[in-house]
Amino acid sequence: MDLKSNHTSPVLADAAPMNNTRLGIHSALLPYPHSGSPFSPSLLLTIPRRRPGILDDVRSSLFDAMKSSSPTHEKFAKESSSETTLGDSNIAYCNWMLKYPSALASFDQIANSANGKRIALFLDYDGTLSPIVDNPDHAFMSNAMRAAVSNVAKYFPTAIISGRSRDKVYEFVGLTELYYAGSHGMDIMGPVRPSSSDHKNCVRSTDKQGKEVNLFQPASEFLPMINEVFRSLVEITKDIVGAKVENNKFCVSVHYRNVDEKVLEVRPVLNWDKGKAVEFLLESLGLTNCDDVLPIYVGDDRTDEDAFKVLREGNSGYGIIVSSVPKESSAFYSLRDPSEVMEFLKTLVMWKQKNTL
Ligand SMILES: O=P(O)(O)OC[C@H]1O[C@H](O[C@H]2O[C@H](CO)[C@@H](O)[C@H](O)[C@H]2O)[C@H](O)[C@@H](O)[C@@H]1O
Repeated sequence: MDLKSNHTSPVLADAAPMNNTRLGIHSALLPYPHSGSPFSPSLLLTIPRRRPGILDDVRSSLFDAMKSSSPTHEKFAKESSSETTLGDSNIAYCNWMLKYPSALASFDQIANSANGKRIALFLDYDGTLSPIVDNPDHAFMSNAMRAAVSNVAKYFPTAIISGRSRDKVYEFVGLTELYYAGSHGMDIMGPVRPSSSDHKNCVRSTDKQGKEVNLFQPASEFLPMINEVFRSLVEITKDIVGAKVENNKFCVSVHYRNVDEKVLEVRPVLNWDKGKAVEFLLESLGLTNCDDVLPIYVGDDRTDEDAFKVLREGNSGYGIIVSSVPKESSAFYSLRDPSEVMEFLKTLVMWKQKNTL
């Protein structure tokens, strides 16, 4: 059973005989070409069918699964070394940079657009502020990066928008002066909003420091189901060496980076994503529909594309994609890796300091 058999969205599929349920990804979504079945066998998890219930929800339109991130560096290196030379990949990267110029090399251009405007900064976490590592629990950011983020937040409202749970990403970043959105924007703790534009599921709360904040959790009704999905996935992957299931509160990540590829995410089908989270936070900050605001979003993976699109389509700001390999994106600029992100944050601060003297 293919529940969403179009070629543009990730699917949950039941291609197996009666006793099994298979969770798969359409080959059109894979970064590498696959022949034969539209579903990559290496990406199918075979789930023993239990009572009807949560797995049927997983296969129904309530949940969606997506392969969220780029391939491992090792896999990319292996594949590219067999087909191309290092020189070829450098040429490919340089060509790609013609379309997505370096945000560092093009800093003057960004600064020109930001003149007389207030920058609002949105930062993804994994692969942007911390390097991608094999164990997701060890994706620590460096103290130098923490200092750079803390510094930039002194000058510009800054939010972290991550696929992780909000608590987890806060634990990694540890800076109280930022706003945090976890579960790909489905769990936002932001400033108290102007009361005129309140959303359903948006409540007043207090943060760990006792400061009054707004908490927005548009998928809260899915929480019991997500927890059951998490438990089911832990159970069905327990014998797969290297597989790891991570509970990100409103979504679940199945990591198979150490099995074969990288990570599959299961999350509620909800018209809410990182792009919507950017709009929500801008509105909360009173920065929406203002000609003098320049939002900048820095991120590295597929889920960040929703935010890049919002900025590009609204012609309102810049997406910056963090990637050391060419990939199609709705971003305007690029940065190669987290160390360039840090450089960019420092450059923003220096520019601001120079301009406020
Ligand atoms: O939105 P993000 O902050 O980029 O979070 C997206 C996912 O990031 C994490 O997984 C990725 O980073 C791990 C640590 O480097 C790596 O082991 C994994 O292969 C990557 O996919 C996080 O563990 C996921 O839950 C997030 O959804």
